[in-house]
Amino acid sequence: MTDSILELYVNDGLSDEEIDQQRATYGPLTGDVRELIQLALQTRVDADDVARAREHLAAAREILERDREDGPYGTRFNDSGRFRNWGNAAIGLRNAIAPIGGIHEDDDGRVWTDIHLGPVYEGPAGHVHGGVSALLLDQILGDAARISGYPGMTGTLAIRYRKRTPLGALRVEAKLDRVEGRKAFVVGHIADSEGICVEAEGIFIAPVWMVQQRDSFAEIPRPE
Ligand SMILES: CCCCC/C=C\C/C=C\C/C=C\C/C=C\CCCC(=O)SCCNC(=O)CCNC(=O)[C@H](O)C(C)(C)COP(=O)(O)OP(=O)(O)OC[C@H]1O[C@@H](n2cnc3c(N)ncnc32)[C@H](O)[C@@H]1OP(=O)(O)O
Repeated sequence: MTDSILELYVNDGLSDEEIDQQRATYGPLTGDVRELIQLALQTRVDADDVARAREHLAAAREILERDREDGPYGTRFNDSGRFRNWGNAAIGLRNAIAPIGGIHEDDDGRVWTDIHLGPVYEGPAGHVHGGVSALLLDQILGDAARISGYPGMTGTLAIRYRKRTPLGALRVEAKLDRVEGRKAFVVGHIADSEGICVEAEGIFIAPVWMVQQRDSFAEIPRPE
């Protein structure tokens, strides 16, 4: 298990300019696909128009498939220490289903993000799917652990859904609470404009192999 994660930490030798170029090329593609996901849910055009749109999509797929990779994106880095986890389901730049655009860190160690969840994240009518809330909290709590210097795998994520979480504008935030050995305890929540909807406590555990790997990295990776 150890190797299968580390094998996907790959130095792909890109220059910073090439990374910036990729960001500029593929980021907008992800944005277009994200809009398409919502359009697939919301369009009311008739069958003929859907058929015509699908022909265009097939043509786009044919172009994009001409040169593609297989398998997971993993975590890639370059010699100047820029890390990319662009496939990450919660925050990956190239992942159209990832709801988080970016995270902020405050001086006191608080990590937060403001997001807008559209209708494709629906669970109970008009509200956020509980599993999506868990996805957001897993990511932001995990980021808080990592940014505080204690990266780890999610061991336990305890979630309390205090009130329904509406689709729309939300803030997700987290902060390291304490550390016990290899375990980092992190607390956080999701709030709408009226207050906290979901609370979470996460225990992020650095496996022994990760602790050993720390020495081979100049600093704890900060994926962009
Ligand atoms: C510095 C980094 C530089 C290195 C970079 C290289 C690689 C970096 C790799 C990863 C980057 C970092 C983060 C990962 C990225 C994204 C994560 C996103 C979040 C996720 O999506 S991640 C997926 C879901 N996650 C899993 O897929 C975990 C599957 N699982 C396991 O990989 C193991 O299960 C593990 C590691 C959890 C524990 O394994 P282990 O062998 O280390 O644990 P062990 O038995 O030794 O226990 C030690 C102490 O933790 C307690 N303990 C044990 N298990 C517990 C649990 N579940 N909850 C609460 N406490 C637990 C014991 O009670 C004991 O406590 P005490 O010391 O007090 O007795």
